[in-house]
Amino acid sequence: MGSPVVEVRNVQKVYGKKGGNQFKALNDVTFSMQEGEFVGIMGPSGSGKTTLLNVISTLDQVTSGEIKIDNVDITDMGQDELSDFRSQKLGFIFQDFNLLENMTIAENIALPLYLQGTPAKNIDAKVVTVAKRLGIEELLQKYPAEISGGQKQRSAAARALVHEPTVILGDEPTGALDSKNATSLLETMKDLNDRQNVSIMMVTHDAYSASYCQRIIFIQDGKLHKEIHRSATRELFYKEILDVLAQLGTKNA
Ligand SMILES: Nc1ncnc2c1ncn2[C@@H]1O[C@H](COP(=O)(O)OP(=O)(O)OP(=O)(O)O)[C@@H](O)[C@H]1O
Repeated sequence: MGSPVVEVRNVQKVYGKKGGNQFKALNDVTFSMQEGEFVGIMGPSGSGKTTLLNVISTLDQVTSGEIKIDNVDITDMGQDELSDFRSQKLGFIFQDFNLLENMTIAENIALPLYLQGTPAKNIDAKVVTVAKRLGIEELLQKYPAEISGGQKQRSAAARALVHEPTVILGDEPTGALDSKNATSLLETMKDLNDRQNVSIMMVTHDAYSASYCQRIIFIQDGKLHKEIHRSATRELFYKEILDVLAQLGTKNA
């Protein structure tokens, strides 16, 4: 196992203003993710999963505590520095694909490269390489409205990967997909993780999606509840995940 790529220390997140209606969504959360890991974050609705992903992804700020990505503390960076950091180090896959409708798939995939300042002459080759890896090279000149949900999700995955980020963060990446497309995306993510050592952190409600991870961190009421590691087959891990979800009293399994 490599060095830690994400380190979360004593993180608290309180929504609302002092003296007003406050809500502690994360309460003293500490864990780390090693380079090359595929980690799932699970827990009941409202337990703080998206909040956790948002503070790690620099989209929201912690109230206290520290988060390091690739050994850099992101909790005391200014907005400009953060957006540079985000565009260099992070790739995002969300449930609603966030593809821009008036751009072709190729242009959508190229966005992180433009944000990073990649020279224009290098962009096409990078886009084609990642599109081939995800089996969407035939779609590059189409617009999002012209392709299926699964193809959109693979295009979004290509955009998350094209700039070779340190970490890919996913919030319910399979949430909008049917089971065939969900499996295809999960296989793709697992393959990237296995073969290219891409570190992935994914929030999911779904035990089947989570069973592709190596480790699941369960949170409840903003606190770490438990973590489990995959030791044998995916099928056995799936059953273990269902058991923990049953203990947590969720009905999502
Ligand atoms: N902007 C906000 N202001 C106030 N409270 C918030 C805000 N965003 C989230 N919360 C509260 O913080 C808690 C954690 O929310 P979060 O979205 O992280 O949960 P989650 O585990 O991702 O839930 P779900 O599985 O339903 O998406 C919830 O109780 C939610 O109501």
